[in-house]
Amino acid sequence: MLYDAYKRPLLDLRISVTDRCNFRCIYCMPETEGQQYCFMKREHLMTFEEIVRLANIFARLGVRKIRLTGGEPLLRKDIDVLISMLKEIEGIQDISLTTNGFLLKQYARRLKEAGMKRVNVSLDALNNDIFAVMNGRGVKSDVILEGINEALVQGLAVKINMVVKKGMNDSEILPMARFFKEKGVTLRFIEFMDVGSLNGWKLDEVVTSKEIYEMITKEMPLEPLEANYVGEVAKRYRYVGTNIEVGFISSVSAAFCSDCTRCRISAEGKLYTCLFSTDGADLLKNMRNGATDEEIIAQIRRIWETRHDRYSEERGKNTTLKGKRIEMSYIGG
Ligand SMILES: Nc1nc2c(ncn2[C@@H]2O[C@H](COP(=O)(O)OP(=O)(O)OP(=O)(O)O)[C@@H](O)[C@H]2O)c(=O)[nH]1
Ligand SMILES: C[S@@+](CC[C@H](N)C(=O)[O-])C[C@H]1O[C@@H](n2cnc3c(N)ncnc32)[C@H](O)[C@@H]1O
Ligand code: SF4
Ligand code: SF4
Repeated sequence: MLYDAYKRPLLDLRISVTDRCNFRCIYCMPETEGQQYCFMKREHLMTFEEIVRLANIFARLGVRKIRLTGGEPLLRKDIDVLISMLKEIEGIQDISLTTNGFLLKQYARRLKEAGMKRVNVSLDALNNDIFAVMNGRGVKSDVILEGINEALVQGLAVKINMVVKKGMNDSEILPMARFFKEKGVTLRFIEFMDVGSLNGWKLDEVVTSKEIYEMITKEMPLEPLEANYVGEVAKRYRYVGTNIEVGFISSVSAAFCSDCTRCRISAEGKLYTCLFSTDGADLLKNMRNGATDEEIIAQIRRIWETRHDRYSEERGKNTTLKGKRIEMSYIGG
């Protein structure tokens, strides 16, 4: 296993398969006047073969979990083919995907047939008007719920991610909790983070996990659970008397950098050791220039062994990112 400067092992690889998205979520890729997103050119994207080669290399270095993300990963043509290729890699115990769910109804069966066991689906509100504003494309929550239902029918385990932004969807916390409790599906509340440069993040728009926890437990008492694995991002709870879970992802109020075992590869093959990194190492360029696996392993080893990232712990009350900020849709959320 490979350890960084704070003795954190490299265990999880988050691969962005595209920087494009069919949504314009207000906290991620907001549609702003005069703002044109400049997406990667097709020839700059990693091919499936390149992704698999890198995943193999990371597995040799100790990675056990792979998550496909983006942008919107279901926009990448034949993503199920990539999943079936990744499944063959020795040492990889878990392959999953984080999606906005818009295309999930159409893709759930293909994902399952490719060997995927679970997906995380983002949904910020049940109320159609609130959700339509939050996704920036006027999409109704019914569409995502149909995708979630199809995933469940196909036998995929599903977790829901809800980013909470004060004054926007905090009124949806209890309706979402009640709905997914009834459905027996895990819901995770995510604190609005200061990632990227476009979402206009302000601390007073963050609803903390503690506030959300108190709101829920008053009506539906919660009790804590052990983490599923070291470095789990969400703190888990269950509704007392049931096995139905909720989770809290508290990157702002209770940072979890101290056991962060994650690295990210952007769709154009750059390696980032933190969601808040400002620069990435161009693995794809080196691969395309003929680097051997051993050379790439040496490069990753050097980068991970000198890793000092702990942005969320250092952030404090204010966003402290200086210089260039990388958007979540680019780096792979
Ligand atoms: N600050 C920070 N936030 C993260 C990190 N990893 C994930 N998150 C946040 O957690 C959210 C949920 O992540 P998911 O993509 O669902 O993955 P996950 O929770 O790690 O997945 P599992 O626990 O394996 O289901 C992301 O959208 C981010 O908002 C991280 O390394 N740092
Ligand atoms: C960047 S998206 C990529 C995958 C897919 N498009 C989706 O939305 O699930 C991954 C996750 O990041 C979360 N996210 C994006 N911007 C965020 C922010 N500013 N704060 C917290 N979470 C954010 C999204 O809600 C989503 O769950
Ligand atoms: S959060 Fe996901 S769905 Fe929303 S804009 Fe970002 S990448 Fe797209
Ligand atoms: S802020 Fe960086 S170091 Fe901290 S948990 Fe997130 S990705 Fe890991």
